[in-house]
Amino acid sequence: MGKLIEAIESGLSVNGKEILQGITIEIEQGTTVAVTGVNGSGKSSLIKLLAGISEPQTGNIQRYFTSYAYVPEHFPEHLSFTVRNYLQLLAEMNGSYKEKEIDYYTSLFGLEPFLDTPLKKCSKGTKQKAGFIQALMKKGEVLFLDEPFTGMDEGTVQIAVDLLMERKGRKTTVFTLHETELAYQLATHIAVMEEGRLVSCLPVKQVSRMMEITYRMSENRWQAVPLAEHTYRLVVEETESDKMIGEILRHNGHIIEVKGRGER
Ligand SMILES: Nc1ncnc2c1ncn2[C@@H]1O[C@H](COP(=O)(O)OP(=O)(O)OP(=O)(O)O)[C@@H](O)[C@H]1O
Repeated sequence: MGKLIEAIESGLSVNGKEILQGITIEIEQGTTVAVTGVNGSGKSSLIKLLAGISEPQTGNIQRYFTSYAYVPEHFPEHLSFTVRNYLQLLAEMNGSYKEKEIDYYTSLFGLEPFLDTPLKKCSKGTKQKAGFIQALMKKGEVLFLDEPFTGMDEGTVQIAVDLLMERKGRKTTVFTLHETELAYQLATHIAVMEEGRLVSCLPVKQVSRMMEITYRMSENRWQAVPLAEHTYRLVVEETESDKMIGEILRHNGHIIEVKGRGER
């Protein structure tokens, strides 16, 4: 297994606003990274940075892959192509046109009734399925998915989950997801974004042993993540958490919350 992406202290600003700060991450071939975090924490921006859709203004990033597929959170509006033409065109562009493969995926996702419907007239879920299928058919070295299950009904989510489970541990995938439980099922690594910073990116097994300590203190002694004025968060191994809490109290800090990393 080799490194496919390496970002060092990468930062990105748009119109003078810092969107990503100090992003340092390594993504190994064959890993599945779930990027989690609250709305606006920078998950989509991180995916675009990793894919090369945007470039950092500070720090640097090396991408060692030659091809990728990307599914945005929102499928482009106003596309006049029919579902069939869209899938055929993209498959042809990738040099991997296989009618049977299109048939297989459209049947799996129940898209047959909509094959001749222009995308702009399709529901959000139908468009999402078409985006998902074209990305799978592309067979890029890395698959980037931004909230892949947006707009999908329960049955469709299960089909998409099964397809992603087949890739797990074999084909490199990076996706954003709100549902923490699903992220833990699908991913080998969990990345956590907070206010444009990557707080951690750890193997799932390790994350379940990590504790988050949120506390108030007059100064930031341990390079904790600042949440608000005098309010910080530290992520430590479960075995270290009592010792850390002791340190915080010794420095006149106040504990606000202590919880397991996987708890939401
Ligand atoms: N092109 C842009 N211009 C200005 N601000 C932007 C742009 N793209 C992102 N932002 C801002 O950067 C921050 C992070 O946005 P981003 O979409 O990456 O977050 P997110 O975690 O994916 O959010 P969500 O869960 O709502 O999809 C937000 O405050 C957003 O408003």
